[in-house]
Order: sequence, then structure tokens, then C-alpha cells
Amino acid sequence: MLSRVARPSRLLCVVREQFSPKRNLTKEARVAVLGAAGGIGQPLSLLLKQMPIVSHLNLYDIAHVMGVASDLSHIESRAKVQGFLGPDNLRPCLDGADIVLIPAGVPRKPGMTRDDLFNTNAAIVRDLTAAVAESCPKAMLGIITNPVNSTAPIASEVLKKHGVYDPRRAFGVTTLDVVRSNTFIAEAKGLDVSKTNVPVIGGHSGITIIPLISQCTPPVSFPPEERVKLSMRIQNAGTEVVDAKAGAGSATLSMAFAAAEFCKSLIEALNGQEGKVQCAYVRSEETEAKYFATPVLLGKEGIEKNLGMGKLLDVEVNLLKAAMPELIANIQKGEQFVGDSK
Ligand SMILES: NC(=O)C1=CN([C@@H]2O[C@H](COP(=O)(O)OP(=O)(O)OC[C@H]3O[C@@H](n4cnc5c(N)ncnc54)[C@H](O)[C@@H]3O)[C@@H](O)[C@H]2O)C=CC1
Ligand SMILES: O=C([O-])CC(=O)C(=O)O
Repeated sequence: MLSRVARPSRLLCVVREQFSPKRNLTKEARVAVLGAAGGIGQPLSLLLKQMPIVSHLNLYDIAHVMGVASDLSHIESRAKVQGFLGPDNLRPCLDGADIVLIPAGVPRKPGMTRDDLFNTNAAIVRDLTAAVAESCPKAMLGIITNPVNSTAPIASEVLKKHGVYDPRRAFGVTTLDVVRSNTFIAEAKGLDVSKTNVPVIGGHSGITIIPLISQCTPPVSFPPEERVKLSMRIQNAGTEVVDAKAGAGSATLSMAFAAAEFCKSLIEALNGQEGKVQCAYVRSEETEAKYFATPVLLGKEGIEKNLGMGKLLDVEVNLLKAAMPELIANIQKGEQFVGDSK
């Protein structure tokens, strides 16, 4: 067991926090996770519980969530954890939320595309977003549930229907594509991964995922064949995990990490920290697709500025051209679903 004397005293910690110029512990950051008992929801909630910037963590699911909340609530960190089970408790879960993350829904099995999840997950996202629109219309909303190319537009359409849509506040979470790109490229080049950053644009499935290796920080170069191989690995990385899990679901731990990073940036920006940039799938004028992932600068009201895709190499332009028909069709499918819903 860790010795109590070996740890910094609580008094000392409090004193440090009180006088630190970066102190933001007094600010409330209320985060709700919908689908919190799932493969992503549980590790995501654990990571959020460990963040001193989170003051309240409300966990909602249609099963098993009270046990998850009870378990997490024993951790000696700031966030006050509460569990909310079943539809009758959804509104209380959302009341006062600053950020809502939605990983509720079914994951892929080998042989499935993300679009194959549409029939089940579209209605889940629609209904959960309707509750967000009614209970916490000003919250930042992060859609993790696949197919993100369609579910993020579904969420936006629902918010519009309720007259509370603010495109600065609605995000399809594509951070995992960036996390993977950073990892694979740092591995290939022997770079410090913590200082490697590769923007990823487009959407979040197969060929709609467009890593901009030419814009990597630090700059990297690859022979053409190796670049193609790397891009394809990034595009198929989700399937790599689905196949390795052999029927037990898709990426959960890396996704939880990615969503926690995204959420942390969002809270920091809401708290007034400048320069917080994340790639996300957002309402966009960058291309003919109404939703498109690019790096966005975050601020106190959500997206402060879309930083766009920058200058692409010819190979990247070709990836973009290949992505557009599928991306546009995925968006239309989501919009149509809400249009057809009563
Ligand atoms: N955006 C991204 O980069 C990624 C997205 N995903 C997607 O995230 C979703 C969740 O994946 P996992 O956590 O692995 O699935 P999972 O099946 O382990 O967990 C899903 C959870 O959602 C809950 N749920 C189902 N219907 C619900 C409803 N109406 N309200 C509240 N909760 C509900 C379930 O009870 C379960 O606890 C999947 O659609 C998956 O494809 C997965 C990885 C990456
Ligand atoms: O591949 C999947 O189904 C889950 C996912 O979105 C990812 O891992 O990127």
C-alpha cells in the first residue's frame, strides 16, 4: 500500500492550488456521459474522474450504470459522481451540464462497416440529443456514437428542430484518428509522440478519414509507397481493432483516451485558456460537405474559429476527392433520418 507520508500533504496541495496562477479549481465543469456503462463509457468516465478540472460527473445508461457510478465515486478526486439509470433519469442527469459526451450505442463486429450501425444507433443519438436540447441546450455536445459521419448531422438536425442549434457547440468526436496518426507516424520516424501532431480531416470512416501527413509537426517525409501504406493504416485502424477483438467490440480504451483529451481541451477553452486546438467533425463551409473535420480553435463559446485544411499535397487532394461522395451521402442519410422522424 502507498504510504500516506510518502505523498504530498493535502494542506500543501491546497496551498499550491490557491496560489497557482493557473488555478481553475473553483470553476465548475459539469460533464455528462450518456452510455457511461459501456466499453468506452467506463474508461472515459474513469479518465474524467481523474481530471481536477471536472467538478461534476453525471453518468447515464440504460443498464449497469449505478454500479459504475458507485465504484468511481470512491476515487479520491474532485469530481462528484452520480449515476442515472434509465429514461426517467435522463433529464436529471443532463440538468446544468456544460459538456455532454455520447458514446451510447452498439459497436461493430468483424465484417461490418460503421454505416451498418446506422439502423440501431441513429435513433439512440436522436433521442438522447432531444433530451439535451430540452435540458441543457447550451451544453457542448460531443457525439462519439458511430457512424459519426451521420450521427453528428443527426444531432445537429435535432437541435435545429428544437430551435437551439448553435454550430459552435456541436462536435463529432474524431480525436481518435489524430491519436492514431500521431502514434503511427511517431513510431515510423522514431519521434517523441508527445510532440508529434498530425491533423486529420474529412469524416470518421474508411476513405473519409484523411490524414494530412504533409502538415505533421515536426515535418516528416516518406517515400510515396510508405506514405500510402501509412494513410491506409490510419483509415483502417478502427477495423484493425475490430478484427483483433474478434467479435468483442471495437476500440474502447484508445477511444476513451481520445475523448478525454478532447473534453479536457474543451473545458480548458471554456475556462478561458487560449490556443486550444482540436480536430473535430463540425458544421463546415470548407468543402461541399456540410459537415467536415478540420482543426478548430476552441474558446469560451465552443468553436471560435475553423482553422481549415491548409494547403494539401496532390496525393491528399486525391484522398479528399475520393472521400467526398461517401461523406456527402452519409450526411444526407443522417439529415433525412431526422426529416422523416416525427
Ligand atoms: N467516434 C469514434 O472515434 C469511435 C466511436 N465508437 C462508437 O462508440 C459507440 C459505443 O461503443 P462501445 O462503448 O464500445 O459500445 P458498448 O456496447 O460497450 O457500450 C454502449 C453503451 O451504450 C448503452 N446504451 C445503449 N443504448 C442506450 C441509450 N438509448 N441510452 C443510453 N445508453 C445506451 C449500452 O447500455 C452500453 O452500456 C459505438 O457506436 C462505437 O461504434 C467506437 C470507437 C471510436
Ligand atoms: O471502428 C469502429 O467501429 C470504431 C471506431 O470508430 C474506431 O475505432 O475508429
